Amino acid sequence: MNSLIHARGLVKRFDGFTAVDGIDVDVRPGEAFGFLGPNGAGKSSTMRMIGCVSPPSDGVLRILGMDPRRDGPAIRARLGVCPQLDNLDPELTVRENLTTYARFFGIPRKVARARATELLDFVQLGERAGSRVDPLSGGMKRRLTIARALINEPDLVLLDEPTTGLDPQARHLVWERLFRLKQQGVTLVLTTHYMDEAEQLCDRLVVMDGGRIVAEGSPRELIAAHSTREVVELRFPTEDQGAYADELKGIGERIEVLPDRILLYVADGDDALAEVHRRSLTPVGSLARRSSLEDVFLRLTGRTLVD
Ligand SMILES: Nc1ncnc2c1ncn2[C@@H]1O[C@H](COP(=O)(O)OP(=O)(O)OP(=O)(O)O)[C@@H](O)[C@H]1O
Repeated sequence: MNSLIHARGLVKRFDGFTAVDGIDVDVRPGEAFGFLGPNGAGKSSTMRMIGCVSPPSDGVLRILGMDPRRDGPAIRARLGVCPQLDNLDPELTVRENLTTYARFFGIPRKVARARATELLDFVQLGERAGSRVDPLSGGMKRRLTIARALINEPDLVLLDEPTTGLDPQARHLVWERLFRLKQQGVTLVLTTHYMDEAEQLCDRLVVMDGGRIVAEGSPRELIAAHSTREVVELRFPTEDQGAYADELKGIGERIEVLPDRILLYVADGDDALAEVHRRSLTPVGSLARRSSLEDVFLRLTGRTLVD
């Protein structure tokens, strides 16, 4: 078995409620693997089991070839964990947040100091090394949490919603650093409910909904398997978009009626738009775009990711 994470029939229950409902996962060395799904899908519960902070209720789980029920400390020593909420120490400086954390791993002080300098440069916080954490922006705190997760030179880095709550510029900076880590061969496992994040970062991902995996593959494979090449979005000047669905029949392979727009799944967006106009339909808004993971999610669950 060459997987860094190997799960079969993995289950997490809370007082009779099943948050993770029998999932199978294999994460290979060097890949960036994602859990994509809306709030409540079971992503964090899965990550917490992988991070050895929450024991599985049932099923098989091996992390780095070890059993989290038995080998938690040995596994945690080789993991880097970036939790959903930054839990940095506001009393300490940026640098001290790294060097203090290094003590949990028994890293000698001198080594920890050198690594902290290197990591702060890596996340572009070198100039803030001596400042307190409080005045840092959300994006800086996130980058510091990522640096902290790397202090023990982990084999596997777990990132729970690495860019939730950040503005677009801060998100791109985090993505860029994670991309760099990926290039260095670090195995990344992340959760996200942003389809663009999954598309940008993940080599492979599973789509989760209601505690189950509903699809698995690379972003490209998922789109090829579950959507058309292009999508036309139309917005009509009415409360009920569905009133137009009949008149659009036959354009493309599939129609989805959402509360605020209609989606036509088509091979060629321009051709489809031309046909819409030929039928004398006059949407107030229209655009043709490539299919995305959002479309895959909608197809598989009947809901949008950000419902
Ligand atoms: N400690 C707990 N006790 C009871 N129920 C829980 C607990 N942790 C999670 N749950 C429930 O399990 C389900 C899955 O939650 P989880 O946090 O794993 O989802 P998620 O996909 O990570 O969503 P989010 O993006 O909101 O974190 C939710 O319905 C949640 O309310």
